[in-house]
Formats: sequence, C-alpha cells, structure tokens
Amino acid sequence: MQILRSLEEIKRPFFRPAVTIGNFDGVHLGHQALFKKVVDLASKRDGDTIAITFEPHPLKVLRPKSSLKLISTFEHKAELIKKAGIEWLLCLRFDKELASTPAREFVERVFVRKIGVEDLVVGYDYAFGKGREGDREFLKTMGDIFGFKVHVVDPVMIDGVIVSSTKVRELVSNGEMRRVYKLLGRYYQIRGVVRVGKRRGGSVVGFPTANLVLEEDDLCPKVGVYCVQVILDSQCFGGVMNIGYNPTFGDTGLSAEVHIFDFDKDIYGKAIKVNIIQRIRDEKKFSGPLELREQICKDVETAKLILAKEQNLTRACLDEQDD
Ligand SMILES: Cc1cc2nc3c(=O)[nH]c(=O)nc-3n(C[C@H](O)[C@H](O)[C@H](O)COP(=O)(O)O)c2cc1C
Ligand SMILES: Nc1ncnc2c1ncn2[C@@H]1O[C@H](COP(=O)(O)OP(=O)(O)OP(=O)(O)O)[C@@H](O)[C@H]1O
Repeated sequence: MQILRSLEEIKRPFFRPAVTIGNFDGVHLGHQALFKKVVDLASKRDGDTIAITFEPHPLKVLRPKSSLKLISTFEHKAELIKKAGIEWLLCLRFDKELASTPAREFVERVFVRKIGVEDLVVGYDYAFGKGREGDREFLKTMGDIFGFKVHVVDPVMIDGVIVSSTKVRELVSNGEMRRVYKLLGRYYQIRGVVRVGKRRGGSVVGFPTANLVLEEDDLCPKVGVYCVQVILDSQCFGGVMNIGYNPTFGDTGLSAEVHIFDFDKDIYGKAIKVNIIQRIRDEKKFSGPLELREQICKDVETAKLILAKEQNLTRACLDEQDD
C-alpha cells in the first residue's frame, strides 16, 4: 500500500478508483465493511482502491480539551487498512482550514479533480465538511452532478450494538476485552518499547517483567491484571500483564508490565506487541512481595488455563507474520 501525505503527492491519475473516507480509528468491523465494499467495486474493473483519512484525528483539533485516546496509532491503522486490501492511503492534514472547507468545495477539489472518483463508499452516518453538511444525501446529489456513484453501507452491529470507535474506546476503558475482540475482529493490541523498570520483578517478586513505555495518547485498558499474547520478533508467547500503579511498592506512575511465559532473554529496548485477551482481576495492594508473589502464581495458572482453551491464538500469531 502506498501512503500519500498530501494531495500534492498524487503524481499520476488514478484508474477508475473506488474510494472511502473516514477517521478509521481502530479499523473495526464497521470500517472493514467499507474497505471490503471498495475492494469489491474496484475489482470488477481492476480499478484503484483508495482510503482517505486525516491526521491528527479531527477531534484533537476541533475539541483539543477532550483528551481523546486513540485505539490505533497511525502506523497500526495503516497496517490494518493495507491488510483490508486497500492500495492507496491518502492521509490529509486536518487543521482549522480543512475543518472550515465547505463540503462542496472538498468534493470538487479532492474527489473530483484530484482523484477522479468513480465509486464513493461511506457508512450509514457519514458527514463531513463545514458544519457536517456533506452527508449522504448531499453526496448523492454531488455524485449526480459530477458523475460518480455513492454507496452507503448499512450499520454493522454486534450483539445488538452498532460497532463504532467510540464504543470500542468505552469497552477498552472498562477492561471488557472479550467484547472488544468482537467489535474489532481481532485482539486489542498495545505496542511499545521495553524499558528498564525498578528491577524488582525478578529479584524481589520472583516474576521478571518487561515494562512498556506508555504514550500519552495510548488508550490503556482499565487498571488490572490481564491474560495476554506477546509478539516479539514475529514469535508469539503467552503471558500475564499488570496495568497499574504497583501499590504494593507505593509507586505512583502508571505502568504496563508483562511476565512472558517460558522466556528469559534480555529484551530492553526491543519493540513488543501485546494482544490483550481477557481481564483476570483488579490490581491490589498486598502486604509485601511474598503475598504478591503468591497471587501472581495464581494469575499465571489462570492465564495458562485461558490460553489453553483459546481458539484464536494461532490465527492472531500468523496475522503478525505477514507484515
Ligand atoms: C501478573 C502480575 C500481577 C501483578 N499484580 C500486582 C498487584 O495486584 N499489585 C501490585 O502492587 N503490583 C502488582 N504487580 C506489579 C509488581 O508489583 C511489579 O511487577 C514489580 O513491582 C516489579 O516492578 P519492576 O518491573 O518495575 O521492577 C503485578 C505484576 C504482574 C506481572
Ligand atoms: N458499524 C458501522 N457500520 C458501517 N459503517 C460504519 C460503522 N461504523 C463506522 N462506519 C463508517 O465508517 C466511516 C468512518 O467513520 P468513523 O471513522 O467516524 O468511525 P466511527 O466508528 O463511527 O467513529 P466514532 O465512534 O468516533 O464516531 C464512516 O463512513 C462511518 O459511517
């Protein structure tokens, strides 16, 4: 997939393109339905497939105080859009100027003149442009004027709920990782570089842990202990992760620490990915390292039982290998 960072980077005309547009944070099953429609439409005529998205996320510009946490980084989002079969990702810089562009001007400038869209795919509730005037009815009118077809995808629902980035964020914040899996069609994943912790894990508690640097923007699951799958250099391992403040030791900063099963290498500075499978318990303040150690032994047992029954681990691991 080619990533274009501005309209100026479009150097050649597209061939009979099918296009979709959105923020696509998390690339959940609703977004995936849009990409599938784009791929289906274009494949009939060997046309180009294009997704248009925005950076930073529009809410960060329109409501800077909202402290929005994102499900996926741009890099992860682009990987997932590529996996969905899209060939071109056009990422437009979202600023106050773009936000105030009238919808008709955006359609003429971007969809018609720059891209030459033949099919435009949008979700059931899509609207863009100044004051959200570019809704699906407006787009259909534009399509009649400029000669492109607008396809509206019905809402994708799971267990009676419309799949949305907002819903995924809410479930992650509540630690409801099984439900998150259903909405994303994959495990929720956090990524990070392993840093040196307080060096108590192995020596004091008896469970060495890889400490992840959490970024300001990261959407972190609810504080607690989780059963996880760890991906390191394309290899997959089981593990247990604590997201929290380590109250037993009186620490205050939020950290994510993973104990990887059957693993004893030094991985400081390495990038790892953690698929979060299921929440096991709340984080607790223990009387000391011995009591904490006993509890972690139980957590390891619980996680191993969960992993032994988990059907989707191999697929999730293979998914990481085609990157
Ligand atoms: C599976 C697991 C569960 C944990 N649960 C708790 C807990 O409930 N309360 C707590 O204070 N710390 C908990 N911890 C964090 C330990 O306190 C932490 O791993 C230890 O302090 C080592 O820190 P360090 O890696 O910074 O040296 C847990 C860690 C793991 C791996
Ligand atoms: N469940 C869904 N079914 C079908 N289309 C969807 C679904 N969710 C989002 N879309 C469509 O995907 C496109 C991108 O939408 P957007 O990135 O705003 O996603 P969203 O999940 O609705 O996000 P948010 O929850 O932040 O509003 C839009 O055309 C939108 O209508």
